[in-house]
This record gives sequence, C-alpha cells and structure tokens, in this order.
Amino acid sequence: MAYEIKKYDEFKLGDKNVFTKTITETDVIMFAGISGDFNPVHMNEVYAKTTMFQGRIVHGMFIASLLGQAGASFFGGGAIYIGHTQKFTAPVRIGDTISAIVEVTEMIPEKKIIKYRAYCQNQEGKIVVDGEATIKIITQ
Ligand SMILES: C[C@@H](O)CC(=O)SCCNC(=O)CCNC(=O)[C@H](O)C(C)(C)COP(=O)(O)OP(=O)(O)OC[C@H]1O[C@@H](n2cnc3c(N)ncnc32)[C@H](O)[C@@H]1OP(=O)(O)O
Repeated sequence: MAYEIKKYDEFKLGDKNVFTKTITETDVIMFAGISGDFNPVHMNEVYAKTTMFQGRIVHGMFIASLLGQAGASFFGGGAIYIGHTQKFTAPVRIGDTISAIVEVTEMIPEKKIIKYRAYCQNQEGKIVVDGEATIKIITQ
C-alpha cells in the first residue's frame, strides 16, 4: 500500500477515515507472539469460559492498534503519533469484523498538530474501543 505524503493544510475539522478488518485466530496467535501477551483470557478457551466473558476475548491492544492503520492511511507518511488514549468498552471475539475510525476534532495550526477521536466498532455498530489521538504533521 502506498502512503501519500500530505501537508498540514490538506486536513480539516470533520475529516474521517475507516479501516475495517475481520479478526482471525491467526491474528490473535500472531499478536500474542509479537507482544508477548499470552494472557489465558485470549489463549485458553477452558479458562476463558470460567470468566465473566464466558469465552476467549481478543487483546485490547491489538484492536486499538487497528487505529494506527486508520490514521496512517489517511494522514499519510508525513504524520507521527504524539499521543493516544483509549478505553476498552466491550469485548471483541474472534470472527468479529472491526471498523477502526478516526475523525478530526481539533486543529492546532501553529504546531501542525491534529487531534481526533479514535474509536473501533464491531459489525453491530457497538463501540469496543474509544479514545483520542494526537498527531503532528512533519512534512515541511
Ligand atoms: C491485559 C490484556 O491481556 C487483557 C486484555 O487485553 S482484555 C481485552 C480488552 N478489554 C476488554 O475487552 C474489556 C471490554 N470492556 C467490557 O467488556 C466492559 O467495559 C466491562 C464488562 C469491563 C464493564 O462493562 P459494564 O458492566 O457495562 O460496566 P460499566 O461500563 O457500567 O462500568 C463499571 C464501572 O467501571 C468503571 N469503568 C469502566 N470503564 C472504565 C475506565 N476505562 N476507566 C475507569 N473506570 C471505568 C465505570 O465507571 C463503572 O464504575 P462505577 O463506579 O460502578 O460507576
């Protein structure tokens, strides 16, 4: 995928982008390996069945990471993350289709900073991750 190099002036309040992905068993196993997070609530169905979720749930940080692509594919190669907060509001299961959505809420032109709501929703429209991110455009 090509990442355009964009300038700060190309963005405005309300700009929005969506990246959608269906979560697979392979994704969960690979994320556990990459992150080192083998929490049994993600990896062990027998244990996970005994919890309030009654089955395995997907790593919250993996789902939140989809917001990286939602941002990068829109703000382009000239954007860097300088902040990101999030809440995990509902569980994600293997097989769910997650839309990661970014929506510009604040512009600080003198610093070339953009703030945006960064949230994920499942195939039923339920919000599973909600937060705010801040990027800086480094293109001159
Ligand atoms: C470490 C890793 O390996 C583990 C993971 O990655 S787990 C995967 C990511 N997490 C999830 O999937 C959890 C998703 N969230 C949920 O399923 C729900 O939020 C919940 C079941 C945990 C709670 O939902 P609910 O029963 O509806 O409860 P409330 O939303 O009403 O909240 C209950 C009280 O908790 C307080 N609270 C909720 N979220 C936060 C937050 N982010 N920060 C601080 N406090 C929070 C909320 O205010 C309620 O408090 P109160 O005093 O009872 O009003």
